[in-house]
Amino acid sequence: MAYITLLITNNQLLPETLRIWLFSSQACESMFRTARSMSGTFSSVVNFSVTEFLRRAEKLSVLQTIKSEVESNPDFPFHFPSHHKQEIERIVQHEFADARELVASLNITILNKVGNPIAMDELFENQSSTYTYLLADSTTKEALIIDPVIDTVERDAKLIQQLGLNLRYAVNTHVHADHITGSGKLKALFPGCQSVLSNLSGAKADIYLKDGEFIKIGESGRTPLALECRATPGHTNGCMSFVWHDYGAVFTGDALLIRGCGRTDFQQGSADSLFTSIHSKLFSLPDHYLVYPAHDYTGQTCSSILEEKTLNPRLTKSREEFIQIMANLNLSYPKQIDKALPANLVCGLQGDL
Ligand SMILES: N[C@@H](CCC(=O)N[C@@H](CSS)C(=O)NCC(=O)O)C(=O)O
Repeated sequence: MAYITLLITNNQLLPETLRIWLFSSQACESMFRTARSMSGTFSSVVNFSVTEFLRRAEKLSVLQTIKSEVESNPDFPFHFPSHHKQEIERIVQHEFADARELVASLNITILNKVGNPIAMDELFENQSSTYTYLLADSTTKEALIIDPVIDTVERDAKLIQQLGLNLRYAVNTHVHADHITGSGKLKALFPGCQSVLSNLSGAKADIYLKDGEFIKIGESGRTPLALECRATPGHTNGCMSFVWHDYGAVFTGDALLIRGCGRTDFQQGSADSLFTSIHSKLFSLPDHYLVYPAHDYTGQTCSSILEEKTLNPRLTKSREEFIQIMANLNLSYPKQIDKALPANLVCGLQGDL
């Protein structure tokens, strides 16, 4: 595990490598042996390649999908033998969790496909438990920010200035009900910056994005940083998720949360459309894609498509059960809803855009 972590910190493996969940005890044991032999002084596997490791990881991901199918459907015609390897399974899962924490705490340079460094910062706002994401192309220094919060704009602006970035876009995944967006204030601080929302948001913005379009920064560099826009209505009509294919990640806003999802009891919410959005637009992404939500209320920072497909207590249910669950959440209204909703219809600033 330490060896794999080192490979990641040296940019020889992608961070999402650590997100492979090993549910099958046989595959798990063999993975454990391989990792041990690769890292040991007396390693018998001397010609290990990254491609080989990733191929193995891909196989494990398929095995896990089959295993979760077996667990939810007793008639599934494929069964894993069960025996005494659960302890190893537990150890490896535990080690993966530790290594993931370790990697998250390091300042790792991420390389895109042609080797250009790119940067991403996950920033947190305490009052509404909102995650704001700052993405930058290190070659051109162009940046975009996703879901900025008005209360933390100064912090974000300082970081943007310290990194010498040119902020081009302030993007909102939807019209938020629990906090005022920082887009308007950022536009005032960075005159070239434009506000961005879905064309179905019903709010003011400089740029409206449609399902299937791309938003890009760093076009003048060797490879632009591109986000694919996927409409994911359900929490609100105008919810949009942004897929960063080069990095293998998706910013899900309030559509998909870690082991949860956005509520559907106001702002034209619909549990039926949220179920469709998540299954068709998000769970269709590759299993290893990382999930970065707009909120987390329990201290979790990131998940993966595979984890949510198999472990999300709401989304592993049938459509009918999901609708039932969503109708019975009994959540109290967000504390800031009365000031946030009207302000967010005008980019967070009553008055100028
Ligand atoms: N207590 C918070 C609001 C919590 C809340 O309602 N969160 C929303 C997203 S922000 S509109 C949600 O969809 N939650 C889903 C869930 O299952 O918790 C506050 O007062 O701001």
